[in-house]
Amino acid sequence: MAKKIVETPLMRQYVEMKGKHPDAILLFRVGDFYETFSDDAIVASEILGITLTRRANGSAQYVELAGFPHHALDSYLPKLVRAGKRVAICEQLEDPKLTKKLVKRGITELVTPGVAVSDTVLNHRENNFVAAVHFTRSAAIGVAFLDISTGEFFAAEGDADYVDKLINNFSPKEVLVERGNRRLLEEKFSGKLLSFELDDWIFTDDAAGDRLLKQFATSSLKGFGVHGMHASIVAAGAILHYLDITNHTQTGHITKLTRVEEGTYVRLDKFTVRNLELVEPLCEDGRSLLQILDRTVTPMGARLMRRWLLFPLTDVKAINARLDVVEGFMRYPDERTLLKEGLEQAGDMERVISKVAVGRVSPRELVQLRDALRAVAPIKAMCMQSATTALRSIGEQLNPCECIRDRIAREIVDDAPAALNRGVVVRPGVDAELDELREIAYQGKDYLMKVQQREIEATGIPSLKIGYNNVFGYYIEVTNTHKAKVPQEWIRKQTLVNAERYITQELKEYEEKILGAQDRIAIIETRIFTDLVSAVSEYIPAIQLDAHMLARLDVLSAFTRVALENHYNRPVVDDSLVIEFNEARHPVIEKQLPASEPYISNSVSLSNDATQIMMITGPNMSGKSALLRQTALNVIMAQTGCFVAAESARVGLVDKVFTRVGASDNISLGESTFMVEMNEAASILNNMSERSLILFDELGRGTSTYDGISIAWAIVEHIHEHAGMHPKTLFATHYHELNDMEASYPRIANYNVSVKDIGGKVVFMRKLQRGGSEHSFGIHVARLAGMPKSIVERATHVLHLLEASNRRDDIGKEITSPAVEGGMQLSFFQLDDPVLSQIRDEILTLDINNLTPMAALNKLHDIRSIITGKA
Ligand SMILES: Nc1ncnc2c1ncn2[C@@H]1O[C@H](COP(=O)(O)OP(=O)(O)OP(=O)(O)O)[C@@H](O)[C@H]1O
Repeated sequence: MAKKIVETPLMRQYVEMKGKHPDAILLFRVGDFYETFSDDAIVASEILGITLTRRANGSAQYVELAGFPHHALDSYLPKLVRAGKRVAICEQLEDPKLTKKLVKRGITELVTPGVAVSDTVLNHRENNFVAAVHFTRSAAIGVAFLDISTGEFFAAEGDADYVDKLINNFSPKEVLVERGNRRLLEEKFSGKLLSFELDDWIFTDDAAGDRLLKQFATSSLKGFGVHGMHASIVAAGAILHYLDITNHTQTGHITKLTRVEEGTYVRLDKFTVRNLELVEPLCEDGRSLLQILDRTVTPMGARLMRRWLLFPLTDVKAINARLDVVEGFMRYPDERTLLKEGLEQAGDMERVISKVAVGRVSPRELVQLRDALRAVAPIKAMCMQSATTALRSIGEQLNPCECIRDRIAREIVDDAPAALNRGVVVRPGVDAELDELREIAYQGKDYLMKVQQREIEATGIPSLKIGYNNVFGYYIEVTNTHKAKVPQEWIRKQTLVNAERYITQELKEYEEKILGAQDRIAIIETRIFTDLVSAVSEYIPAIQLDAHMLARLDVLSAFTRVALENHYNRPVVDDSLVIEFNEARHPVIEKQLPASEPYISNSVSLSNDATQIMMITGPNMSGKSALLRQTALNVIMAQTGCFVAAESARVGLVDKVFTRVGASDNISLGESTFMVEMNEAASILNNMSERSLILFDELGRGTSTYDGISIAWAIVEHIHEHAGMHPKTLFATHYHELNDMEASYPRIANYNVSVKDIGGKVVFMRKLQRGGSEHSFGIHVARLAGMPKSIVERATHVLHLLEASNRRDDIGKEITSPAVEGGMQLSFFQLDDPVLSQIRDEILTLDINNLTPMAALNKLHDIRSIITGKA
């Protein structure tokens, strides 16, 4: 049971290191292993699947231990970080061979889920953000996001709803909050957030402001558009403090803070992002819109496309600038080819330049940067010649940085290794001393061969060999057969089973010269490389801008590729209040259907003044949801700057897309479907505006029919009538009663997605047509689906009874605006049927607590008699 760590000098050192980061799992380097102890060992062994052992610690005490070989760090570290753990790496700071005392150790890196720069931890097609949230006394909440692997840094402030939306879109891997606020964070924001608390002094105006000014070396934050936004400045400052705490001190690539302004982007709440499967599919075998559109060739392009889809624009000019570029690329296939080749060569320039800043760039990556910069010049030239203004503007911002590009090319070999001192890095001709030393080191092999040949001849030992080991350097090995022929002056160093090893004076002298040369070579290569890296650092802002421009071009050319392949067309995007899609398709479903079953296109026309609300009825599986989603997806695509899956389209700017689509998957979180549905609907009604697009799919499904109809009716009425906003709405429903609304509300129009009975088989026509649909299509479909005849007949009978007793057809006439008046039936047990009320009475008078099983069976028998008596 004991957890006290053993008191040896090594373990005392461990305890000291662990004390520096008690929240992190400490990987403690001991020789060739990283060891974890105590609770860390228990956690690590579980996550990594490595053996947990126990080391005795005095009488009746032990400490848990789990470790892995040091070379396995690259595969084990990401597993710990992805499991949400913070990991401190404690290295040996001196060579154990050179000291007799306890080896000096220190923490060289703290990797946390939100602050990672290592390729093994990062997903290269997604950003890796750390966030900070600052709660204030007012309603304003500050939030900031930083991806240290790219240098992108954002800040915003707003109400809890807005911040929740941003957190959902940026999906930070870690969220920082002031000590004591973790609970508040969990209460305000849903979803699983991995949080970490920081000291309260960090979350103050002064501390944060100073830290930001220091980072950007400016005297004010005015230039970043966050001046006066205290809450977001505090959040951004907290992130920079966190970098200090986690030993990330080289941050020259974090050069600006970008404000995320509400209103600049379409508001997509998290239900919408999830339900429309914008970036993640809802189920494993599904596909997201991002997966369909993402034909980018660089990781930075892939990351940007994801962000663009989550933040569609609300500025007509900016949207059209993107669409212009796509249209331009459509017309000029040569431009596209040149661009694709250039982008492939550019690779992940954004993360490479960040590595330069944090001091982790490898020689091989510098060569990659050289190639990326080589790609910039022809792309720039192409953009500058373009007829598209937006493309010329990108061209103007591209900078091939010839000077540093050529210097890398001059100094570093083409096939540079992945680490310094693991092979030749610097080209010949760069440093005279280096060239000379290499001469000595490389000629060594020839020299040794000559010595070996000479000694074979001198001694007459044909099998004599010269070898090298770390313990006593160069030696001559002689098999036991020839032992007698060994000259006297050779010094015996080692006896093997079949041979002896000797050293000679000549070999010793030679060895010193060679090893000296190799050490010097390593020193000179390191110096030249380090100088070069610091020269490249001067170009960080320029190269970051290049990376960003190339990422834009990558996304826009990917949009072009999908548009050509999938026959998308350019939408007209304007300031009107109209949404029109002519022969539109669902961009994801159409890719999933077999070739024999083409997607049926449909046209949709909505406007605030004419058809504001489309009331769409049709049986299950007829394609109502698909129609709703495709409309929203095409609007989002249009405002992202992508062509749309339609013959033609007009999109009057949309500021918010709301969806209440399908049964929610929140049931697993313990909330009832109906509660979730009502929460989502309430949020829509509270936030809609005249430019909103609202999708309601089977609203009210989670409650009884009459509840459902009443609520749906009242909500549609509210959307139609409220405050003259007239937000455009698609309302898919099974309740044909709602078709009655068309007669009383001028901007509601009935549509249906029809099915046909062809030779006794249900055929889904998938075509949207004007008008409401048949009452009993559910039963109709049940019959076509092969349901037993008796059940279909019974269902028809029950339906007639219900209709007769409740005159559901008259609902429209009975209800007077506003809202539902009394008199609507609420549940099965309130129906007037005398049989049902008798059953109800039987059940309600039961004393369940004192009911024996036998009595219960008897009661059941009685109830059955009531029913059969009636039948
Ligand atoms: N226009 C279309 N062309 C071809 N196939 C379609 C079309 N619309 C829908 N589908 C196919 O029909 C399936 C069901 O469509 P959808 O989920 O939209 O029906 P629904 O009417 O909303 O049904 P439910 O009421 O059960 O939710 C889709 O998964 C898709 O495969």
